[in-house]
Amino acid sequence: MSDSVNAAAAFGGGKKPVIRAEGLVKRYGSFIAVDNVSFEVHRGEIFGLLGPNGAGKTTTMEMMEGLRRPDEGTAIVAGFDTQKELKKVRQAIGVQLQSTSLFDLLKVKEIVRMYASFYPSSVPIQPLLQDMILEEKKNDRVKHLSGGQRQRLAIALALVNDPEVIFLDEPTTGLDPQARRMLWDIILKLKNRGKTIVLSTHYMDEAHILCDRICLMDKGKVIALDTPERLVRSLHSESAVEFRLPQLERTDLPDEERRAVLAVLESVQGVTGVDMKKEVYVLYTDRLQSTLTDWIAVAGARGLEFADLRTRTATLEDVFIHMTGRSLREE
Ligand SMILES: Nc1ncnc2c1ncn2[C@@H]1O[C@H](COP(=O)(O)OP(=O)(O)OP(=O)(O)O)[C@@H](O)[C@H]1O
Repeated sequence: MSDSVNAAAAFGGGKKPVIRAEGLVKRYGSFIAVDNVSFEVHRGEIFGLLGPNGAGKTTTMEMMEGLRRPDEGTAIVAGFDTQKELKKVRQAIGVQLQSTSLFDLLKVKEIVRMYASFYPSSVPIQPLLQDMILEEKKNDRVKHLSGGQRQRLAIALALVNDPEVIFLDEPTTGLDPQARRMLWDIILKLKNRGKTIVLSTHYMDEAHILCDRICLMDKGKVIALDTPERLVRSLHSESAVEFRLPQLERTDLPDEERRAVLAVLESVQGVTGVDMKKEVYVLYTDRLQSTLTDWIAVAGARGLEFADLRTRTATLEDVFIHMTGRSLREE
């Protein structure tokens, strides 16, 4: 874990952890996919692993689930060591499988019954299907379900053994907005029932809405860990002012001219940071009104014509860009 990570936020806070990951490392040849990752997950929280593709979220999850052996470090889940007491870990957790690995030809109720038969005890199937809004689909074959219904079925299967801890790996990837929101409601309901949920995602809005705490990952490392609110506050910039400068949108623009513009932007009143993404300039500020007023005056005085000006509140995406210089989203 990097030094910048708030140790108090990563560990303890006085609460009893349900998961304790300590110094997890996973290597593939000389490539380090997960690099000394440590954190605790508290009982009853939704804990998010947020990062771009390839950040190491899935590998970290799989080491906690006991599906992948760490090269170094330990993961204790529900009181059991994933490397020494895997059977007990399996009883205590539910893992949402990627829906592509479901048996397409089985009916919904058949596959749920089959999964239930793997465990010594299981929850009643009818209410489980109702909770996952699949009651009407119970006699349909899996191959006829929509993307959202398949994801809800994958979560139902993760819940058949009434687990204490649920792992959801990118549960809403590829879903339309309505299906995503339906899944968010289901995940929040599970939390309200006292379940501990570990969720990986590369959607910052999803992480912000669902997660009590977020572990921000990049290139196998934890780069920040805190509540969404505190992560955004750590930017010391509540607002972002965005605009384009069409005059400067030339590929042959000399570097010194680009640097000179950035220096001008940094000198605008109240600006705490400047980023540039594609053609869009972003000014971060805690004093939106002074920054806007001064920017308009500075732009006028320097003959800089701006376009598509807009203001917005800062987000987790900004935190990620600020820390890594890159965006969470794939370009
Ligand atoms: N079996 C493997 N052999 C070699 N490299 C691997 C293997 N599994 C994962 N990796 C690499 O490890 C890195 C982390 O992968 P991981 O799947 O954990 O990332 P992720 O954050 O979950 O990303 P995604 O959202 O794409 O799943 C990636 O660069 C990936 O290519």
